[in-house]
Amino acid sequence: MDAKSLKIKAAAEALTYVKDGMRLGIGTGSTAEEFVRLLADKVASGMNVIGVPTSERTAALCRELGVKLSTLEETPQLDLTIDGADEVDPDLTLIKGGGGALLREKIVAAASSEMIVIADESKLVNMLGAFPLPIEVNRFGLAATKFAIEQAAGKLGLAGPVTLRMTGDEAFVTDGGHLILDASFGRIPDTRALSNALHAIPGVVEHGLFLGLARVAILAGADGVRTLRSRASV
Ligand SMILES: O=C(CO)[C@H](O)[C@H](O)COP(=O)(O)O
Repeated sequence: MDAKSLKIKAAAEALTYVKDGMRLGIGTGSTAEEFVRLLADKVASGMNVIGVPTSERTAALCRELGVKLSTLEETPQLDLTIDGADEVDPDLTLIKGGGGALLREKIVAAASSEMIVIADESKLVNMLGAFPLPIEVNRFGLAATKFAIEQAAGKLGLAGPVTLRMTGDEAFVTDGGHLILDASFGRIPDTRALSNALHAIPGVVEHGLFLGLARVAILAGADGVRTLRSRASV
């Protein structure tokens, strides 16, 4: 089965968790976009939901397909967020931000009672870190922030290239106007320690490690769709 079909299968399973009247956080990326398309079909046939998008890209797709949008200002508490991921470990700790939307994605997920991750099963790993960790940083002091990240990682026994994300010849700029450093540290045995260390650096706006946010992961593979639940899930 091709990758797009797997994404659609995971998205379709996630849609079964969506109930009429829900306030939804809507993720970013190719898998989240498949979810938006299926959600829009439900909306067209009468389902009433309101969505808070995690990026301008997702907002544009929702508008195009007729999914009603809100903001966290108007709707500060959400029932459910559905989003993709770059890596998922068995505890449902995630690496996100491959699409550059990690800050809004984390804010939206944290404002939701539940977060469901949707992905093809290639995203499931025993230990996070093969996918470079996206770190959103302020433009001011970029070199100093990069140095501080490398130093903090080194203290945890982590090393590897930390590179500025580019779009062609220009630095990639997030919806919030920040930059992204992609940190290729390799395997990250202690995600909590790295998260704390990164949060202690003033120029770091947010990082792509999502700890304790996802309760359910829906993973589609050639043999079908698997649902993993975190120990904290009900
Ligand atoms: O974190 C993300 C965007 O910031 C995406 O959820 C992640 O990159 C997965 O994307 P895709 O579904 O296209 O593989």
